[in-house]
Amino acid sequence: TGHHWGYGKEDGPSAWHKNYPVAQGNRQSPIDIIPEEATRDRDLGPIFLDYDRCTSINIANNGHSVVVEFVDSDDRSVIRGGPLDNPYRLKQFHFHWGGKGHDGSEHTVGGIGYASELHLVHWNAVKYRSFGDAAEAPDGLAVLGIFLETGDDHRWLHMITDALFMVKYKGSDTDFKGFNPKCLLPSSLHYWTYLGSLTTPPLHESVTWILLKEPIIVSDKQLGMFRMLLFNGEDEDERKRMENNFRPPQPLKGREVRSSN
Ligand SMILES: NS(=O)(=O)c1c2ccccc2cc2ccccc12
Ligand SMILES: [Zn+2]
Repeated sequence: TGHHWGYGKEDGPSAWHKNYPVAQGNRQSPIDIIPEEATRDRDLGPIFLDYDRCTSINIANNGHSVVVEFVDSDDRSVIRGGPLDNPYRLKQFHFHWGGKGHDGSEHTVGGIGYASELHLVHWNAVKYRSFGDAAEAPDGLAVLGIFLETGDDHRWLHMITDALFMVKYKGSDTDFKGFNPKCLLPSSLHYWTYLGSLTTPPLHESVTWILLKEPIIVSDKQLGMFRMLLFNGEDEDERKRMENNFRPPQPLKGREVRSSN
């Protein structure tokens, strides 16, 4: 069902347009952020992350990334403010990363990539009845992007890396309760924002991107744990390490990138 896609030579980002023509659309993500070209917008206020009552459910390997899902049946955990007209409900977060010694972020800053990128996916439940409906609407989704840079161990990331052995194979998942992603935020919530898309098929142009300027620091060892995951299922005979699961930057096509104050 649906079209098979991946990050390999045959099924990777350069081939996605064949089954998903929007891949060549006018608001595709990720992009290269050029800080000196971003517009400082005085009307752009701070973002607020009301995650204190968030309820994580499970952690899963969906064959493209490792995803932590949340209860999104009410407004218990939302992102609001900044460029957003409504609160958007936290639905899941996931990561993108490179191979050993290679960068794996999706967005780049001044042409420079980071080791990894964390995406917190939210949807506009004020205007849309379901996540699926929101995912197809131009103002349906808001993804908070956080860059990961290598250095010292991150004191809380081990909560996630300790669980990765349980979701080694595509299609596996395990309980993951009581995790609050607030522990993965940097000290500053200064951000860039622009209108873009999902960075994976179906590449819907429904995302307001909010990228934090300050990266979080994780160790090479912690990042290496993500590479124990596999793209394939337990029943498949080949074993492809899950790494380099990122789409490269796409054309800006005249879009404005705004900067918080
Ligand atoms: N990289 S991504 O944030 O575009 C993304 C999603 C974005 C919005 C809605 C659902 C998404 C699901 C994803 C699943 C795996 C990887 C990226 C995903
Ligand atoms: Zn993502």
